[in-house]
Amino acid sequence: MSDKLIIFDTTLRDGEQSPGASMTRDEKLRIARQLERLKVDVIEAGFAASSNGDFEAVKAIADVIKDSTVCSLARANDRDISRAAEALRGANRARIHTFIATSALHMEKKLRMTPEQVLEQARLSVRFARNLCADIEFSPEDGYRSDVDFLCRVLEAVIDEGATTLNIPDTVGYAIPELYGNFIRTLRERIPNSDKAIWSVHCHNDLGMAVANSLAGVKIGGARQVECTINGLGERAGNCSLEEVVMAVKTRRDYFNLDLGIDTSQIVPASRMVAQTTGFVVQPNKAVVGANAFAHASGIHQDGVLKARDTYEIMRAEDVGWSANKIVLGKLSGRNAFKQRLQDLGVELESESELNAAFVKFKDLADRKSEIFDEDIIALVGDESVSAEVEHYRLLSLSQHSETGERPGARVTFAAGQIEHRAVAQGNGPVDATLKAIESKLETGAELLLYSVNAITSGSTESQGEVTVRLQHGGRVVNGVGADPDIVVASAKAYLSALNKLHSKAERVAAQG
Ligand SMILES: CC(=O)SCCNC(=O)CCNC(=O)[C@H](O)C(C)(C)COP(=O)(O)OP(=O)(O)OC[C@H]1O[C@@H](n2cnc3c(N)ncnc32)[C@H](O)[C@@H]1OP(=O)(O)O
Ligand SMILES: CC(C)C(=O)C(=O)O
Repeated sequence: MSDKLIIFDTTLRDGEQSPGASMTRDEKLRIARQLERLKVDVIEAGFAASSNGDFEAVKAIADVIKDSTVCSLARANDRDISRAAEALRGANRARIHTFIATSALHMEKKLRMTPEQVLEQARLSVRFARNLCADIEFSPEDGYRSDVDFLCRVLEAVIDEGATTLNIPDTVGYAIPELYGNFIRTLRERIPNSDKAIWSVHCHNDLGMAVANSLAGVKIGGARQVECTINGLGERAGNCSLEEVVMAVKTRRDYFNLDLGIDTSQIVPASRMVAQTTGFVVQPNKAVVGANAFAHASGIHQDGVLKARDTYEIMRAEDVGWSANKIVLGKLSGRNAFKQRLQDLGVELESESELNAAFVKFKDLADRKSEIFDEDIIALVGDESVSAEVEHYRLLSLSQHSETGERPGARVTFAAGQIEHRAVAQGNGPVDATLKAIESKLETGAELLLYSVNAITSGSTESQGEVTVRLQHGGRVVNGVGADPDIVVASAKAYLSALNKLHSKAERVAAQG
């Protein structure tokens, strides 16, 4: 017999506690609608008492979300709890989540309260909240580092006051899976009225174990709610990631034997929305939602996946919202993947020896070019030279001017194939002016998703600057990298390198007239 695992999403509350991830009311509302499409059971919409803006965000979400329960966090005091109740008034299903720290460290140093005072405040707050809302979650903050006897007294008391969910946070990500699982089990076994509440886990990722700890809390401890965030966003190193925990439980149903209400095909759209809204880009090798999570670049894997995809895939890309898995052709690819791509492109070669000859040319090109486009392959089998096209856009010279009180300007000369462009523009800064100058000639309309600068040598001011830009155009996202001691020059190189990747054969032909 299986039972249900409740997915409590806290992207809009703990996720927003990531430095730099603050969201407006409308952004939160948009994400909440996506979380509802994802069918999460509970959406923690914010901390209503923290600001008027967050109060309005929680209220707006409570007013429109119908299927998921909408929750607000509140400290264990009447003011915070009343504010949460007020914001949640319009909700179809509302939950107040109140918390107070129970570890000796937090009680003494932060709250400056005795354990008996904390126990009393927890009890009174849950009683107060329960009079305003039927669904009450209580969290002993820093619960995992709390004295177990004291924690049992607090939890028993709040259950008696009507708490319906008990959430045991590993607030600072200190737990180890087996120990955390046993900790939850001990609490459940020792508290006489423990079965009156649903047990929940809330793990932080300071040691990279948030997902593992949460799953141990479920498997060993018997928790039936997991608190998590899209892309693992959250305070410091983040929270347990929703996509990982959900796909672990779904993929290993043989082990967990739990039902989920989640529509997993909405995972990738949710991940993209959160990344775009917060500007926290998902690393390519991130499980489930990273760009490479279902991409195969090496010949032996590609061959296996083409013969039977489960040789190297434990989940289907389509099941989490990708359109398909990917075979990325490059220098590590083999003959079978190359042959399959030719077939997909409708290219028919007459003989095995023709295929072999094309494959040799392909490998040679792949050694010189990191990404091989379909147009490159078509050119290659058509015996066209593609090597000259590898660097279609090239920076020839650059000068820029910036002076206090004046609008910076840049003069850029660059080649697009055989054509030399001279472009001049002004911008908010010298980099902005440079990129605007290039765009003034090319008018690609590519959207700049990311711009970052790193020092790649000693870290002193004499270092080489390495600039990365990420562009999006026509459904493709590409990175360009450029290095130079002058970061404006590095920026121009990075931008042109990204444009080279976006540049398709059709555009090349058009540009060459
Ligand atoms: C582990 C977690 O993630 S907990 C959630 C963390 N999230 C946030 O803090 C985001 C929202 N927070 C805020 O906007 C503000 O901190 C507010 C509005 C809640 C409080 O602001 P302020 O009144 O200015 O207090 P400030 O933040 O400086 O200090 C926190 C106060 O709350 C007390 N406090 C902390 N936790 C609790 C609690 N669970 N229950 C009751 N009181 C608490 C602290 O002891 C401190 O009290 P003091 O002012 O008497 O020393
Ligand atoms: C408020 C609680 C659940 C929390 O976020 C934590 O302890 O990390």
